Amino acid sequence: MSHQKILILDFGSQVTQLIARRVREQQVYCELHPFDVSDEFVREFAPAGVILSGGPNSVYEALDWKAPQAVFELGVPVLGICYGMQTMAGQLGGKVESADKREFGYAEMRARGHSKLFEGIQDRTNDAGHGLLDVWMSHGDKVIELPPGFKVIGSNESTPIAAMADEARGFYGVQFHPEVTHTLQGKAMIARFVHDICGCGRDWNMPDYVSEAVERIRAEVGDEEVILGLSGGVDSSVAAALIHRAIGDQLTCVFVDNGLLRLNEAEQVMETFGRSLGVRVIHVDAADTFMGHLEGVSDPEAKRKIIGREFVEVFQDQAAKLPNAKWLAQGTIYPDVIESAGSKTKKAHTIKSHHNVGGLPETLNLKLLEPLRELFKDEVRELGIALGLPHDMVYRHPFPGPGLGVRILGEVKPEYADILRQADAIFIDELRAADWYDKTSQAFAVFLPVKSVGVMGDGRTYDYVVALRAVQTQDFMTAHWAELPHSLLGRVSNRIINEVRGVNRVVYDISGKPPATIEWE
Ligand SMILES: Nc1ncnc2c1ncn2[C@@H]1O[C@H](COP(=O)(O)OP(=O)(O)OP(=O)(O)O)[C@@H](O)[C@H]1O
Ligand SMILES: O=c1[nH]c(=O)c2[nH+]cn([C@@H]3O[C@H](COP(=O)(O)O)[C@@H](O)[C@H]3O)c2[nH]1
Ligand SMILES: NC(=O)CC[C@H](N)C(=O)O
Ligand SMILES: [Mg+2]
Repeated sequence: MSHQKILILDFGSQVTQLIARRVREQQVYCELHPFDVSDEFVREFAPAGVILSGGPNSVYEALDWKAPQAVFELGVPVLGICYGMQTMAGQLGGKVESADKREFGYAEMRARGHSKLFEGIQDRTNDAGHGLLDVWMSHGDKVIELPPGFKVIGSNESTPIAAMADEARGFYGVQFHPEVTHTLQGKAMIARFVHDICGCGRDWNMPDYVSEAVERIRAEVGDEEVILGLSGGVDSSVAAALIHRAIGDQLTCVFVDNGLLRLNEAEQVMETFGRSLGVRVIHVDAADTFMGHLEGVSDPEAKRKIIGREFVEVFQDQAAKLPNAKWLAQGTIYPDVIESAGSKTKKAHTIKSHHNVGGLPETLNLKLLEPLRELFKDEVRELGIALGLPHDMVYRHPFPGPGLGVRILGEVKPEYADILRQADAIFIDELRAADWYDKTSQAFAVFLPVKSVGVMGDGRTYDYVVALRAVQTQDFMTAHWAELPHSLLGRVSNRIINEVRGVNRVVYDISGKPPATIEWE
């Protein structure tokens, strides 16, 4: 089945991904690509409409940061946002200048004339009955001359051309950002653009997606075998359930116990997949190997690299044992694809090397099967539910591949892992009991190899410290520490100190990201 699609071209805005989220929320399929794709690419994509994102540049400086000319020649609607509006104006014969008054944050805009984009959409009206909109701006440049054929459809004092339209061609430009929630009517405007202006129906939904994806996997894989690293995390679990639906026993999952899993994790994964869902799962106990290689290593990056390498070893061994294994399946999701797209707009520093099965050696000789690469995390969760996975599995917090290996600071020892497993289980247990699990995005305990003095039962203790971490975040790029009730923290601390031998002190991490990261290593 082919969907009507919106093409989003990225000029490097911090919030481009949100445009894609907003479009998908309208049950319209879209893809995000760097702005410098070729005219040919744009024509072949055959979009029902195009959205040009914002970006840090100025059109009068970065002269080659333009939308492919084909965008304006396809005969489909185009929405330019911020920089996208500015380049649209520049490319179609208008004029952009640096503004004397920059606008960052909240602004009020008055809708002017009649436009399809804003008709009936407003937060309130002024005395003259004009629609007023609360919008979010972030710009230093502005359009000062309209291109031929355009009219002004939104203004405010500092930006007389805050929105423009050539309705005959379906071209719209907005200086504000409709994709952020601070623009209260942003969602309504995106809906208006994709449904009413571009004419897209609501044809992107998970139940339909399941049957499409199943067909695609069958066609791709044929009668060959697939192996998949199953972590019990959301992405690999949903990928496993989907591929199993498509090809049944041609799928073999490999679950690796690296000695750095949470309490009872291995049993849970084997129970859910092996017994309830009937998926073939090989349980590889590689704890000794992983622990052996980690012995004496305390540098966080070195630990991550060892763990990543050992995973690959295990997958390689297992693939070699299957007669017809030609595919390695992975739970790669859309944000992973976007973040590694190598668009010329991305120049990020490596803060930590996220373990990732992606860096597989040539010798493995398996083709990659990545059925979730078009989906965002919340869509992956919806898909999991549509496939009948248990709610608890689909809505669990993410758990990093290196597992407890990056939550035991410094050298990893089996006895530290045992302490941490127990402390972590108590924390999660209490969090669930207090109804806070679903209100946090990620929560866990961290083992600090530091001893402090305590007193228990009139005796002196000299034991380790456990730190608790709980964060709230949308995208895991920035995060707030969760303001858990003191009574809950008190209960967790009491239970850990009483029940876990070797711990006499519990602390709570109150650092945001940035400047801290979510994991401690
Ligand atoms: N213990 C494990 N056994 C087998 N494969 C694993 C294990 N841990 C991680 N992996 C592999 O590494 C991949 C990346 O892990 P990652 O944590 O990003 O995703 P996930 O575990 O599927 O989902 P989530 O982000 O919800 O934790 C997994 O999809 C899985 O293929
Ligand atoms: O699969 C993974 N492999 C890794 O190596 C890894 N390191 C961090 N994380 C997870 O990424 C999110 C952001 O973490 P940080 O703020 O610590 O960078 C958080 O959700 C972390 O748990 C990882 N996930
Ligand atoms: N957020 C944006 O797209 C900014 C566009 C342009 N760099 C400006 O400052 O006006
Ligand atoms: Mg995981």
